[in-house]
Amino acid sequence: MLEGGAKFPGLIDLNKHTTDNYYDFSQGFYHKLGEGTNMSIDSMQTSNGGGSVAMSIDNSSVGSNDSHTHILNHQGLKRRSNDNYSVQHSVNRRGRVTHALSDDALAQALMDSSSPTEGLENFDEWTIDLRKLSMGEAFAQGAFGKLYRGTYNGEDVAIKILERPENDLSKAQLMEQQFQQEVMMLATLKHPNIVRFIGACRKPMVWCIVTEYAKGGSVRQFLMKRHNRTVPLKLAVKQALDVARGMAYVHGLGLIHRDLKSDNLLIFGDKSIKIADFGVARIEVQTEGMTPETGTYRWMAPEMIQHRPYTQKVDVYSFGIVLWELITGMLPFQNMTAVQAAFAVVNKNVRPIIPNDCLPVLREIMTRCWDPNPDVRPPFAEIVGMLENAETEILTTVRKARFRCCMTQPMTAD
Ligand SMILES: Nc1ncnc2c1ncn2[C@@H]1O[C@H](COP(=O)(O)OP(=O)(O)OP(=O)(O)O)[C@@H](O)[C@H]1O
Repeated sequence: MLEGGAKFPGLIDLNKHTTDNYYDFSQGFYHKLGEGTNMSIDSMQTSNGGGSVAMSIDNSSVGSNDSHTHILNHQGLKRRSNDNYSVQHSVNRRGRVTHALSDDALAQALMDSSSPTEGLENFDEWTIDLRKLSMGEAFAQGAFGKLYRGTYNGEDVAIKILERPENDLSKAQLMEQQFQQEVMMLATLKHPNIVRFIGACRKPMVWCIVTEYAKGGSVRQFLMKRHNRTVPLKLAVKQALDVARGMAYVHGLGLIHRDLKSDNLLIFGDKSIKIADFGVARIEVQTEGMTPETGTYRWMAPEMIQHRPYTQKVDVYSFGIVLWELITGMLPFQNMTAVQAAFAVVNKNVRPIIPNDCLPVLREIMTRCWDPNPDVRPPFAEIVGMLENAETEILTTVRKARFRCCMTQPMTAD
């Protein structure tokens, strides 16, 4: 998902509200079915060793829920009217890539059986059979593509459609690279905490990537729905462990995610978390500087913001911020725009405030993860161990508390 606020430095502020339009294309004309709502985020305090930083209001726009679903399958257009999507339509249109085609035109370009389906270079076995795909409604807008819900072979899936820009060769190359990157990564990564790849395909106008569908949406959506209420600690630590295990696997393969954030962490039916969005992931290259569009500032390591060389440790930094989000339930640097947050992180060494009652082991993980010196940040294998200790400590404390409770309130025989 796209982050509110401009990318730092010197990029245009695209932070404006838009509405999400859902069209009933089975009627042969556009009919607006839903409209986005805007959500304002109030200010909070951040720390800089006791000092405070400038505050401003950051706005996020979230989509509205709509019970209408439209299914478009390969044979033609069909309407399915009584479905309820469990995930809100969260379409933040502050994109770097503007989409010329509307939601339905994009979907139609993909499902058009008269245009040829091109094979996937080196990954032909992953080419999806469009006859088995049913398209549902668009439910999210990423930086590089629009997300639709649908089914493949009867299984619920998320379909990311990327539009091939017609008259902009450099943009087309960037998106082609993004597409190939994501397919290559997803086809390689197999882990219980990494979103499962189902397949991909290319058409003359569009590319698509199909993955298993996460019913619970993203961690960010989940936290927003809870209105900043904290997540039960046991669950927060369990979910953090899921992320850390997935990332230990990614790093074990010598890869960097580069865009680890709560928008890219998906919640499944059993509350487990899987990491998604490998569009900007890379094989680790020590000397590389980041491109300004990569990642999102609230979660971004200082060396990446500053375009300095970076390593896998940028993901560890981002994980520290995600852990803080899970523990507090809040958006990091909520009182600042993304650019202000980037400035504060780099120039004032500002980090989110850790609650006073935080378990020492969790405090230690966060502070080490977001240390300005990447070498101080622990590897994910170590983070997994520390979180496992935290999990045990929480379970023991709960058991002790329950025991104490039973002793002070002994059961009475009526
Ligand atoms: N498999 C899925 N199931 C449910 N929701 C998903 C799934 N994949 C992605 N999403 C939702 O769609 C949003 C955008 O997806 P994704 O991050 O893949 O797009 P993107 O174009 O790469 O965006 P960005 O680079 O801004 O993160 C995610 O933040 C998440 O909320």
